Amino acid sequence: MTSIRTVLFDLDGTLADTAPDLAAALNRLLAEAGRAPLPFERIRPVVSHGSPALIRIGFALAPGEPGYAERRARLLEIYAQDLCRETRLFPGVPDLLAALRARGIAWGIVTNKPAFLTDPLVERLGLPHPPVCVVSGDTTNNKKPHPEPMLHACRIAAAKPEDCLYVGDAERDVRAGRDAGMRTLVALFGYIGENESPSRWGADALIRSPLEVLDWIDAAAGRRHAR
Ligand SMILES: O=C(O)COP(=O)(O)O
Ligand SMILES: [Mg+2]
Repeated sequence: MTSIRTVLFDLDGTLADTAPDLAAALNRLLAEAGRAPLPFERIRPVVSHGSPALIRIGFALAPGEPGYAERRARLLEIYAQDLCRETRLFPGVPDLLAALRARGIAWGIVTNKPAFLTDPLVERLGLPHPPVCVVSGDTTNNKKPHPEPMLHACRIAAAKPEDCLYVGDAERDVRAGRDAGMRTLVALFGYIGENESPSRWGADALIRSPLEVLDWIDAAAGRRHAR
């Protein structure tokens, strides 16, 4: 059993509810192309799969297909202009971060979002105190599900993977965390599609609200002391 000293978080769908601003950006792109907007319920479940998923549902284009790169670049350009209009920390996140700090547990961010979007967003989220590390999708050569960004976060935070907990809302988050040697939790309040089965992703537990991270850490420490 481990004692958690650092909690790393995914950004979209875990720390921050970014779906409204990403949906607005996609619908603006669709409008520019003379197409009808997509309903929010259609967009929200794919937000943690990043811009490729948004271009797929908006234009039925996959990476490498003609027009894909232009659409994606324009989507990110539109999104960058207004990336924190409706975006908020999920309810409970400020209290969770404050409670981690009170316990001397560091926290950081590992996201697949590119840094030119992550950095201004993290600035504007109104975090109660800054993270020890912010690793974006283009910070390292590989992004999640590869473990490299997780291990990079460990280096910056001077943490051992076995003392880290990674909280995310996508299967790639669990895979990246596990392959890096971390414990993992799935944020069920994030962007999980109806056809996905998070209980099969191999995470240590599934949580329904941010503050349950504390319960899991306490239970893990209890299990450790009971040994
Ligand atoms: O922008 C993405 O690709 C998804 O971002 P996330 O990894 O913070 O969920
Ligand atoms: Mg996510």
